[in-house]
Amino acid sequence: MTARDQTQAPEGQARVPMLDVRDLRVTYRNGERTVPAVRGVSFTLDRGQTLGVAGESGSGKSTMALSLLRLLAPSAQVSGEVLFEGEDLLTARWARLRAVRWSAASVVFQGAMSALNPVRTICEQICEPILLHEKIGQKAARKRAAELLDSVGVPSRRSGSYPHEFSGGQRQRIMIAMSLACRPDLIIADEPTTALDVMVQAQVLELLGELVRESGIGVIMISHDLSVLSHMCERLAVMYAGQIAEIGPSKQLIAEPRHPYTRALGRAFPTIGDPASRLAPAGLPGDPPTPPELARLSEGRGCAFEPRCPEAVAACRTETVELWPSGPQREAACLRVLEGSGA
Ligand SMILES: Nc1ncnc2c1ncn2[C@@H]1O[C@H](COP(=O)(O)OP(=O)(O)OP(=O)(O)O)[C@@H](O)[C@H]1O
Repeated sequence: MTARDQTQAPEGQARVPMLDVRDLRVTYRNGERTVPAVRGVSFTLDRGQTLGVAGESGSGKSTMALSLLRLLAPSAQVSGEVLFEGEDLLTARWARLRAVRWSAASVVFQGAMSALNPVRTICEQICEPILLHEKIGQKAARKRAAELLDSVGVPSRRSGSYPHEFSGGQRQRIMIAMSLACRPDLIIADEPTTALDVMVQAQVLELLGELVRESGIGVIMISHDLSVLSHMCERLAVMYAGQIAEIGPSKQLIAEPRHPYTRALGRAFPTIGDPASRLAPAGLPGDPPTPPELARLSEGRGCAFEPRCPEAVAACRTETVELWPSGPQREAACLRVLEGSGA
């Protein structure tokens, strides 16, 4: 699968993208149980670009994103390449990986309450990665923490308070401030606003959008909510059963979906904050594959979406499906795209 940035450097050599993910595969092994959660995902991302990752629950979004910085439990076996500025993070030494986390790439998790330490002040928590990764003193770190808090709309005079003293929206803003503490080049935001009510969700998203535009950070944002992603991200990857079903510019993907799964999602296209906006593809029979079905699929051929696909033909059961070009800067993993009828 490609989805590669073909931009050429002035000398005529291929430019190295900030992030180049190649054939990423993650399998959870718990005793006898095997779950191939991510099955060959490839994409690139540059500074200042925003990539939204959409998909139903269990499609492998979080597993894919967290594996980029090797943040998964040891039961997860990861293969492929995650080239960050040309260096493979999957094989990097732990010391190097620790240096990359926070300072070059950081994560905003869903549910800030569980991600923040309840017994430490927010100033201490924001200062921690700064002091760990940069050669600056306490005073300068505290000054930066205060600036960061102000920039996310949490008054810095409250920096001596503990997480429970803040509202859910404020805590999520504090998480965003923390993720920016070491001025990273990449932020991975995993459902950053899921737990928040509609108004606060819109505010936090607006804030995140502003920070991205101002700072030129690259962002991978995961959400169930297609409307949030299309609003926030210039490119969109739709995941199904651990693979990218379709990837391309958000507006085009939504206006003219090429993959039947994206079309089904589009029919259920919601508005921001609508509780019904959780991806529930309209008019599709059946359910996504279960872990045993995924394991069978990974060993054989055929399209994972075929059992639910209203446009499937016999070949969809037997042919290997991969991402094929489906338009300018677009790819879709559908045989019908090759025929032209999926387009
Ligand atoms: N620690 C784990 N051990 C075993 N299987 C896991 C583990 N974490 C996730 N899985 C399985 O991996 C698959 C992908 O899960 P993942 O959480 O990445 O999907 P997701 O698209 O992010 O879903 P959601 O939107 O619900 O968070 C699912 O089948 C899930 O049950």
